[in-house]
Amino acid sequence: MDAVEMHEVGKSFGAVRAVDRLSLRLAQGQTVALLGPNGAGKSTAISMMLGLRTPDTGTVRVLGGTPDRAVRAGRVGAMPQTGRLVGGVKVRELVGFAHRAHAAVARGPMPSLDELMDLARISDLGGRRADALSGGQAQRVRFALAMAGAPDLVVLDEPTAALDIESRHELWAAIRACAGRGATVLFSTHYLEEADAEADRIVVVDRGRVVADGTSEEIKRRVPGRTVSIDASALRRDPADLPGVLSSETDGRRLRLHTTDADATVLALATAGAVRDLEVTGASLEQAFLTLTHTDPIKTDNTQADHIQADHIQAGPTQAEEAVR
Ligand SMILES: Nc1ncnc2c1ncn2[C@@H]1O[C@H](COP(=O)(O)OP(=O)(O)OP(=O)(O)O)[C@@H](O)[C@H]1O
Repeated sequence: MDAVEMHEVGKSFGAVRAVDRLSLRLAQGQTVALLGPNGAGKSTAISMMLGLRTPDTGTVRVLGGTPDRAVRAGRVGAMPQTGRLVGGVKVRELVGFAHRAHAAVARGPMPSLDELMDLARISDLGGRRADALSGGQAQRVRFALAMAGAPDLVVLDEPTAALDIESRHELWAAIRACAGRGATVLFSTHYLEEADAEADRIVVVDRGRVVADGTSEEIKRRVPGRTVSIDASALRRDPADLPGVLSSETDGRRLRLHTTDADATVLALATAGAVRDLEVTGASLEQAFLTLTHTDPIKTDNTQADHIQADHIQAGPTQAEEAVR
């Protein structure tokens, strides 16, 4: 049984086709990154996975049943991008409340409260006020709330947005630990390097459809061409005249040539005596992303932002957060 199975799902808002015959299967235990430009339909797809919206067409199954059933059974944990933690309670009280609420209806083994706090790396925050935490600490508490019912599927909307590097690492350690227990993790991110490093699989969505789906390496291979770079001072002729070269850019002392035929380009460079500090690389995930979502990477200079734009998935409060309210 798949964790998520979306088949030919469509959803429109008036004239806007937000999700367009989108099919997607997430096997249990996978960690999957969902990438896509603004308005690609990620939030809408996720909201249907969480049972917050109903598709116009197609079917969505989560853990073998309807999304609603899976969510009500506490088998889905969601961490929305926004939402503050409730005030006036200590972290351990808040997470303990969520943990008890889930334990009361749990059908399978649950981690103890201590284990949950440990998993989310918040054991040292138990006595702190939940509404007076740093961004990274608050995210880990929210992650603990999403994990309180030991869900089989965890949906994280930009879990590390606006966190500093250390907090990101801490949160990823917690997410990895939860994936290590067998949960399926779906996360959206605007940090492509995060998708590259953390996901078993990357799904790129554009205009409501899946445009690429595979490992990071597979997605990079979808983009033809190579980048040949050399020491910029080595070449004394116009790079545009070299065979295969589509475009070039200079970044400090490096000259980067985007080519459809790396062999011919390198050969011509060698003939011109310009092979100095040579490097040949394939597409980066960023180039692949930009190509797959119809932004020409060749025209993208190297100052292009490291990340794509943010999702704004409003998955709503987790059951635990709602219960605490
Ligand atoms: N409630 C709504 N009413 C009208 N249009 C909507 C609504 N929700 C989404 N849309 C539209 O549907 C399309 C897909 O939006 P969605 O939020 O799913 O994309 P996204 O990939 O999550 O984008 P972003 O990264 O900007 O959050 C967009 O054109 C958006 O404007």
